Amino acid sequence: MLIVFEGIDGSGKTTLSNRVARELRQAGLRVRHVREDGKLASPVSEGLRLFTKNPLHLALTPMAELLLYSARETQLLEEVTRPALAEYEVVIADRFLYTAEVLARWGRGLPEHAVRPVVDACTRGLRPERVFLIDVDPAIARARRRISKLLAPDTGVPSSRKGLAGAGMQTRLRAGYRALAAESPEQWTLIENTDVTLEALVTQLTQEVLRMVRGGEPGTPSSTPRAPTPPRSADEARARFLERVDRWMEEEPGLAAWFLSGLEGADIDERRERLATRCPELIAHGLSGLTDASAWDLRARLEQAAPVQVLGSLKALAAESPQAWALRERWEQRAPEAVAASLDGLGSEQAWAMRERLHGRFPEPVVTSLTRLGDARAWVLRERWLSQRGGQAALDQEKVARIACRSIRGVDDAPAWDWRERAWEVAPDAVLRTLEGLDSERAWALREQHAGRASRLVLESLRGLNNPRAWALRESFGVSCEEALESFEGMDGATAWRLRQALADTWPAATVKSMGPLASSARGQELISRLLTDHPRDFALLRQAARVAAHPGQERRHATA
Ligand SMILES: Nc1ncnc2c1ncn2[C@@H]1O[C@H](COP(=O)(O)OP(=O)(O)OP(=O)(O)O)[C@@H](O)[C@H]1O
Ligand SMILES: Cc1cn([C@H]2C[C@H](O)[C@@H](COP(=O)(O)O)O2)c(=O)[nH]c1=O
Repeated sequence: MLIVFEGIDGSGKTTLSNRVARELRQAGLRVRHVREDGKLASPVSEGLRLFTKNPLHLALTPMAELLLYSARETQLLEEVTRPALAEYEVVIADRFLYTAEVLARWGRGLPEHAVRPVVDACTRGLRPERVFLIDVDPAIARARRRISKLLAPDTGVPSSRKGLAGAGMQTRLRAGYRALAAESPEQWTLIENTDVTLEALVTQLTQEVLRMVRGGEPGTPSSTPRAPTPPRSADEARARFLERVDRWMEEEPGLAAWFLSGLEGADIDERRERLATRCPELIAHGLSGLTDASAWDLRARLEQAAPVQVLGSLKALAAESPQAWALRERWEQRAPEAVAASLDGLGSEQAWAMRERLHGRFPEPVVTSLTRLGDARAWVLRERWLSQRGGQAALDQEKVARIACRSIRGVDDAPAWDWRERAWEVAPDAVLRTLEGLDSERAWALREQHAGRASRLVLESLRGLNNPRAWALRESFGVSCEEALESFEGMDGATAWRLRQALADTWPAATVKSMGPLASSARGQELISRLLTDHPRDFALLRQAARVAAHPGQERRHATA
């Protein structure tokens, strides 16, 4: 019997399929998992996976990508799954050809008639007995993945082509999986994994497979919960958001801590306090960009437990406050790399003096802190670092090229373009990230050439740019890439509002975020109320609406639209 786990990235397929396999073995069944612990059992398939993930292959077309993903699954099917079906009672797969189909059709927009024949030729009639669609709100799946990344020690995970199309890709893929499940309800079971513990799901799925193995009818699929009544205003959204956070507080405190990130108000501070001992790294990380008294107080109390995250939270502070400098000085000896990284983009004498002290022992974090600095002093440090690595030729090494690109982000002079040219051969995605805010002809040419294959990077680089070329790219790619909206956060004017209105129902949360302070204007409030009514299940929207609500301890900001 073939059991497949499908779902978007971070939905829980790997964790659940492994735990269920273990439980079934303990129940006495002979079980083969063809992707045990996340590793595909066929080395050829694993090689194809690495190939498709490699950002060097930025230029892959949708059809070529479909063929490669199909090849990966077909090889696994022929080499491992089919033989295992003859030998084991239960064979478990973490993804199947549905993944290739959903990515091609819903992710890249290829028509069904171009995709289905490819997939059918690969499966040759093999149909899994059951497909468990692990279904999660993409904002929650993303948060869970980012939490585990933040808490895991740096394992040197290579950069990935995944994600270059933008966070909205997961919304499209989720819609695709749900459409396939609706087409074959007798084969697919939708498993809701948003407000449920892993333990409960492992038990439910194990029981379901045992029932099938014993010849029983499949259990009744859990019914989709009714849509909640929509909140009518940002203030009501904030209350709903906090209710949701409170439910996670016990069962999944990491998620509660994560979603409080960057929010202000006494009601938020009180919850941060409650989570600070259990999730110090996540709470410290979430102080990023906050400058109110309670944020500084919490930083001081968390610096022993989570120094790296506390120092990291200083990066987003444009102002060089005395509290930030006191913190850096306290940790300069004990966490020098995190201190160096926290100097990101700072150009004061104090920042240069600290860089000079740290550069000898920690050149990499110092060099990457030179973002947006194009003056002679910055280039002296950069050139010193590069000559220690072997000079310009070292930019042909991916690791060196990636550090170099982080250093020249937002820098538009001739030496920066020389570095970009060399780095392109080994790290094109990193080069596109360096275009942040650049308005030169070379930057526009690169953007326009690569927007189709790396839309997120290109659109993010438009942040703050208000000219016809920037708007043309936003218009062209906004429907498929929500990062278009974030790139004009806080901008007023007819074009900005027209684009917000046009994209609002595709990307509700990003639309609210893009308003920035304009969200509290009459026009902003009206749009938020409408979106809350029409998208009552969208957690990311609820959070953005909660962010702009009036909150205890602060006057509501007013702006005109
Ligand atoms: N119900 C849940 N409660 C708590 N944590 C969860 C839950 N479901 C998933 N997670 C956590 O979410 C993270 C992502 O899960 P997992 O790696 O299994 O997802 P995945 O679908 O296999 O993702 P990918 O396709 O990216 O490999 C893991 O850290 C996992 O422990
Ligand atoms: C390129 C790309 C892929 N994905 C998704 C859809 C793919 O089929 C899976 C493969 O993931 P795995 O970890 O190798 O099993 O990833 C995506 O979400 N975004 C992308 O850009």
